[in-house]
Amino acid sequence: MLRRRQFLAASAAGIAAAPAFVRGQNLNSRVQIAGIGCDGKGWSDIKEMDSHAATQMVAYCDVDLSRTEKVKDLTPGAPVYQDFREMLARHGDSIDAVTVSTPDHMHAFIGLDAMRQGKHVYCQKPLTHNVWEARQMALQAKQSGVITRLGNQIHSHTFYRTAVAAIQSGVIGKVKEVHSWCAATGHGKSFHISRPKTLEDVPKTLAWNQWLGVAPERPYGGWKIYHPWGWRDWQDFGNGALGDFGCHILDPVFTALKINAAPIELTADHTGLNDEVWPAQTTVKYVFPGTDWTARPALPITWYDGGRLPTLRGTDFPSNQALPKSGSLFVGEQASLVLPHVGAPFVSSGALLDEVEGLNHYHGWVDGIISGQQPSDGFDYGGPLTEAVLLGNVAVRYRGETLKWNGKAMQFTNDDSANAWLRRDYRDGWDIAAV
Ligand SMILES: NC(=O)C1=CN([C@@H]2O[C@H](COP(=O)(O)OP(=O)(O)OC[C@H]3O[C@@H](n4cnc5c(N)ncnc54)[C@H](OP(=O)(O)O)[C@@H]3O)[C@@H](O)[C@H]2O)C=CC1
Ligand SMILES: O=C1CO[C@H](CO)[C@@H](O)[C@@H]1O
Repeated sequence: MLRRRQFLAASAAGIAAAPAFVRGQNLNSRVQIAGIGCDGKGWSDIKEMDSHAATQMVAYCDVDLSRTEKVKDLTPGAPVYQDFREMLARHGDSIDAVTVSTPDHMHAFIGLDAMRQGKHVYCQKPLTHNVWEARQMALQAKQSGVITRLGNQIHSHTFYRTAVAAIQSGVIGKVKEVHSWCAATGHGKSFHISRPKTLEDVPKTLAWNQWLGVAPERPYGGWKIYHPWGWRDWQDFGNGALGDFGCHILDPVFTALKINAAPIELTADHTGLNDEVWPAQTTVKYVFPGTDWTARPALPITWYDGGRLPTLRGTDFPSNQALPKSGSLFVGEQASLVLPHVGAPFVSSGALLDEVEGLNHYHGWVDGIISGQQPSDGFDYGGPLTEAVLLGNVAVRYRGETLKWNGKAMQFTNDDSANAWLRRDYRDGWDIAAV
């Protein structure tokens, strides 16, 4: 007799062949989900998945047990672990899918392990902490035949969907260049640029070794220095403002222009980098191969953060046009479009845009698991998007130098030393095997 886990794994393997409604009728129960990372964004991911009529949250994992009270209330009696490996080993048979909402440095370690065990994965953005890991996640998703989705929920928001449809309808003509920016600074979350000198005791509820995971050992710094929240600033755990917002803000650029190739080259400028945190302000000039939606064979996309903004030169917006704090400017052959980060898009010509309805991003993943249809931003999309974002932070280490990139070979071709930054050294016992 097939056990439940084998049944769903077999279903996943047969996804392409099986008509959606037959699989749907044959599902013997609701989609059973485990939440990994239970507070912060994890809590919102878990609540959203729980609110789907065809799901059941069955287990939880968080390295800090003091942050699991909400999930205990949500699903009384569900087992709660501090190590996701133990959770999957003990309850794997009843877990179909997982949400991964931990700090970025652990996304690949957890996501790859879950996919290797046949679990569908919803993973927070950026998909991973380095370029090599993003490539592995996309390869593993394909090999495992599981349904995946990047946690960039604004992808499904009415504003982003409206802008994508408008650009693809030709309202601004073919696109000549794109500028994307974000107000957040590269190291403004922890209030530190070097490791704290005074050390606090690790709270009793926190498994610090598990929190560090793949990253090199260092002492627990104190509340919000690394965990929770502050980790974004630190090179060992996060990727600064570009890593934090790139997958949100560049997502409609990739979707609207159907960018499915890696950048050809990139050049970064910034306000200064030490060995610990990301620069306060960064600009990265990318060049991508053109697509059917671009005016020329190459498309420049420039990223700005920490309060840096593009100019409106070359657009027909008035020079005093206010720009949102974060967003994108698409410069087209006929007009330009500004898409604020979570705001209504507007066009320099004043054309009114047809509103496209928003969708529930989280439920879209669950629906994909049930129907066998991969949602629009699975790891085949989120992997390359994350690679492009994180390449920007490799370029940051070579300020002013134009790095040439061969995406297929996953290699910089004009400066071999830059290739060392594509992946990290993993801590003993926390290695990630290549797919
Ligand atoms: N899509 C969106 O709009 C948003 C996305 N995010 C993304 O969500 C992720 C989490 O960010 P955020 O919630 O702010 O981070 P936090 O540091 O606030 O919370 C992360 C949670 O994961 C737990 N955790 C850490 N490591 C592990 C592990 N190895 N296994 C299980 N649980 C673990 C943390 O426990 P502990 O208390 O010990 O840290 C905490 O409960 C990031 O990738 C971030 O980029 C964040 C905000 C919004
Ligand atoms: O959208 C978001 C809101 O801000 C958070 C903190 O910078 C981000 O991590 C997140 O992705």
